[in-house]
Amino acid sequence: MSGTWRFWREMLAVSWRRAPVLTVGMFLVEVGLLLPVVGWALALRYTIDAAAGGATGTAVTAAVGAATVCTLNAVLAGLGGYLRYYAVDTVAEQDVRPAIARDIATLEGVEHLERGDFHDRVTVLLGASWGLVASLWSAVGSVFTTLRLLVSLSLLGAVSPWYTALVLFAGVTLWCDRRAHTLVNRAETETAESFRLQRQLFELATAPGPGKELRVADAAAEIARRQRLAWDDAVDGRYRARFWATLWRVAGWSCFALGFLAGLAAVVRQVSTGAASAGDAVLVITVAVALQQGLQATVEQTSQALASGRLIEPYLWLRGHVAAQRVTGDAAPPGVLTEGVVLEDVGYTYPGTERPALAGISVRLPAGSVVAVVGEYGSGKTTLVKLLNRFYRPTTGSIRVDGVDLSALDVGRWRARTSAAYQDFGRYQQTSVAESVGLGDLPRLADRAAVWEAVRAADAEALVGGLPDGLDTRLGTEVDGTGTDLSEGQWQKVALARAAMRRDPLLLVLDEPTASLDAPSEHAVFRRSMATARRLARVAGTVTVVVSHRFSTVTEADLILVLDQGRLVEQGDHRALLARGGRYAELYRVQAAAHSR
Ligand SMILES: Nc1ncnc2c1ncn2[C@@H]1O[C@H](COP(=O)(O)OP(=O)(O)OP(=O)(O)O)[C@@H](O)[C@H]1O
Repeated sequence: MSGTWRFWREMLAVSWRRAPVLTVGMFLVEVGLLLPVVGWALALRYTIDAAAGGATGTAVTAAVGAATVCTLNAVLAGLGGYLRYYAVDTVAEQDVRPAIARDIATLEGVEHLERGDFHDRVTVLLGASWGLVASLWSAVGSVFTTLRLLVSLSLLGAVSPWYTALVLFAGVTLWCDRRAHTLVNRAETETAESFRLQRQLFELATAPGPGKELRVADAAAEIARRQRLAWDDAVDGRYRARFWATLWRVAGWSCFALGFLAGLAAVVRQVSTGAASAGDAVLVITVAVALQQGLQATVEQTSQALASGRLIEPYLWLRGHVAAQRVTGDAAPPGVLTEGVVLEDVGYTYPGTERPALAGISVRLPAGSVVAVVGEYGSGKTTLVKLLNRFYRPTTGSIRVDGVDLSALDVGRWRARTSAAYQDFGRYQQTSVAESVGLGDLPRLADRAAVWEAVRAADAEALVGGLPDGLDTRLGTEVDGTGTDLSEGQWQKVALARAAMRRDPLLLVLDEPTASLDAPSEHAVFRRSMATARRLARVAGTVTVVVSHRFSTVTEADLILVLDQGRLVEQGDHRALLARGGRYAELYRVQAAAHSR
């Protein structure tokens, strides 16, 4: 809760800076709305008592007063609604939404994209800016509606202290409402996993890639059945909670209704015995009705403010995550790598998992070398290169770049000196080929000569030459169906060209760079990648790390790392590893035999 208070204080400060007039206006309206509660009830009492006493003039004046107060109340309430809308909209659109987008886009790691629970929070936040700012005004509103309640109570108490007992009934109503809220919130948390599961199953059945496979295997109905089960599970939990929540709310309001009826009976009795005037009776009824409405408003505002915890929690999480990631070094990477990258006892365990994806990796990747990482599926190859790219920080051990710990380097400057093509490469929709490649080195986005050089490095000249507008061909059909779509292998070549854009990276990562290519293309791409690696080694002492399943493609590497279940089991060059007759030699021979068949 302290985080929530801090958040509201911060939002108030932002509102004051961004929209001081609207902010002050909101408070003035809230203060102004305290007056009609008293004025309306008192004016009505005078009207009735004066009319009963034959003082027609006083009665008319009081009636005019009552009407004025009533109008003032309506005007202030309407004005408050407009002010709130503009105050929230201004701050949400100009401050909160851009800040969230910036924080998400600049997160250093990739966990928020890979972990389901992180991803959910990010998804919530993308549409949460309005709700976040509105929660501040709900909180302010609940303070003022509580004050209005207190004013109503003190008026009732002035007629008879007994009437203040209505607040007990009001308290029960509030308590029941809170219980109802807790039930609904708990159910939402408990069913979040089923919701995630059904969404993933839905995406599995509808995404083009898996969708094709499912149809060929005739498994779409089975996936639909599982999605339905997960959906029913989630929805059942939530509906059950909503049913019980409704019962709690009905019980709460019934309790208040009983108290209200008892109060009415008491005031009728007081009037009949002469202990109170008819005006007092009208005052009690008016204020009791206002009390009920005030209570409803308080419950609503408080509920809205508290329900916004659903948005505030991910917001605070994002801020914390960004702040933790910014606790990073500010050292500059070297201009040219001279020693290389040294891993010392490096281990990494993915958050939420038990088994380390990597453990005890100690190795030196010499400056200017081509290092191949080989191993079977799931042996930790991609995790290793992600650590080098600093998407994650090692759970144990350290990585040093020319003697400086990777975490001591300024992450932005380190990234500016790395290039990478990953196996799940990006397909940038609605960009031209030139942009799609040029994005690999933003400052040279419009440098056609540099783009062509990168295209050549990826053996993609024939691909680009065959496109309708060459480098200016718009790619991708996913947005509006007008671009040119590429095959998997062609998209991969574009990604490889993008990775070849930087002039002097210290680290070049090629994660399964030819997974989508046919054998002749694979050979050509490897030849050109090796040429690029050697050229970069001369320019910047670049370490090129190539991840591959296929052992035959990496025989030219200076150093081959063999991973097995997250451990580095062998290292050396191709000859040395063959001569050793260990795991590499065995897997190399198995693959060679399979390919020669
Ligand atoms: N985002 C993730 N969250 C949790 N576990 C993960 C994640 N990514 C990978 N893993 C696990 O870490 C281990 C190593 O995965 P990694 O992708 O590094 O292997 P790999 O050798 O590159 O596999 P492949 O050859 O199939 O690409 C695997 O057991 C995998 O299940």
